[in-house]
Amino acid sequence: MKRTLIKGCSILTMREGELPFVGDLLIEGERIAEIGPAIEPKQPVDEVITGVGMVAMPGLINAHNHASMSLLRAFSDDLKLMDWLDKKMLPAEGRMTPEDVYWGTMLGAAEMIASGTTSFADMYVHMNQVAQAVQDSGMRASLTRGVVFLEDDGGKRMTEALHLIDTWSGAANGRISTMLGPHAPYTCPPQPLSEIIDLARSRQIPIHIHLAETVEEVEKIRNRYNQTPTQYLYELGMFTDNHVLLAHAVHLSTEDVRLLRRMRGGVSHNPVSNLKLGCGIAPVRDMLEQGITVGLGTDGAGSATTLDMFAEIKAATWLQKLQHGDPTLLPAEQVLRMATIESAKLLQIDHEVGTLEAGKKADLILINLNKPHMQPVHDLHALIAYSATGADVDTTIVNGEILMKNRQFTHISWEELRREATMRAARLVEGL
Ligand SMILES: N[C@@H](CCSC[C@H]1O[C@@H](n2cnc3c(=O)[nH]cnc32)[C@H](O)[C@@H]1O)C(=O)O
Ligand SMILES: [Zn+2]
Repeated sequence: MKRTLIKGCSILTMREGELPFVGDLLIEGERIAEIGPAIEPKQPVDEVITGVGMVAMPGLINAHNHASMSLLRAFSDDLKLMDWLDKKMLPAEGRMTPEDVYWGTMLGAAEMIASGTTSFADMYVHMNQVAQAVQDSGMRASLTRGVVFLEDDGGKRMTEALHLIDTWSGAANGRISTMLGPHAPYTCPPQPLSEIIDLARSRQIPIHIHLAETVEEVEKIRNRYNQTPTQYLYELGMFTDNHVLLAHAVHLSTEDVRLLRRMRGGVSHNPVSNLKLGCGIAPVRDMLEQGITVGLGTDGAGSATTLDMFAEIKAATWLQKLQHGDPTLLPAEQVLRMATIESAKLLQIDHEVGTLEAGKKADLILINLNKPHMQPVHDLHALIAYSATGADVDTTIVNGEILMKNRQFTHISWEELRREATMRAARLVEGL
């Protein structure tokens, strides 16, 4: 078993109310063996990392992504969501081969590792290749095959969704978990959606779905069913005993928020994507007041452009402060918890990761403070939440494996990845 000792760093455990302290961190195999002011290992260690001038904190957890859409980064911007999706994304995605999805996911994984994200929730197609990329990149992920019911596909999408769950749950040394992914209220009619909900309940499979992202969606569902999107899911029984990961939840009425009050799971708030697509501001304060778990995600780079979770951290807290004219909302420590342990709850991995504690899996990052914008050091939570960016992450560790050190990838060959991504991306968008 490999032993790694990180010495002399400032440690943010992200356990509620715990103050930062300077100390050491011992990793044994996949797990954190010890955290403390000065560790004297009883057995020899294989590697010592000098953490002086660094902050150690839990790896960030991106609760909503379509990693392979990184191939479509900065290809189609400044459009309305439905135009962007129908005219640009879906045609380009229609050309994606399984190999494209593999390399697109690797590109997303590389960006996430380089910006301090250690786990993500993904909804996409060609999920064998997404899972393979998760395995090869060393990341942790909760995967789902997005299922839409726009034309009769003879059950192909559902078959693939179940294949993913049956084949990949627990794979890659337990780094891969799975969910069922009905895409959104507007792409899933009542009959097949209620079948998915019942299946999820009977097999205890969590659900990952987009909800109430735009005003257009609310109008569409109102016209079809005379309900809000949230009521639509609620009436079909989605929140009865199922663990549900809701992406966006921007347009919720007061009554909608109340309906979600006792839900298992919670909401991935994706503020950068919502800002950029002009969708609106999710009622984060109100959801938190009702005890709903809110984590943070980016959505795909096709819309968000970047998978840097530090951008989401800032946008999330700024938007609540602005919307309510109250700078005390979502203070630094709370928004950092949303990006770590609260997101972990949404992926049902909070017993293993999301805080730094002895016995948990070693998913952590080291952030370099030796930079002008990271000095001086007063309040570490505020410094990380309000000044750090993904580029300040020096070292990324998942499941005890170092995936990036001194900003150099250890598992990913960047030259090969860049070549593959460039070539494939050009083909996907040609003529669109
Ligand atoms: N289109 C696939 C199934 C869905 S996978 C997940 C889908 O979500 C789409 N997507 C990405 N971001 C968003 C968003 O913000 N809202 C709605 N859909 C999105 C993405 O383009 C992808 O098509 C099929 O036909 O089988
Ligand atoms: Zn999405």
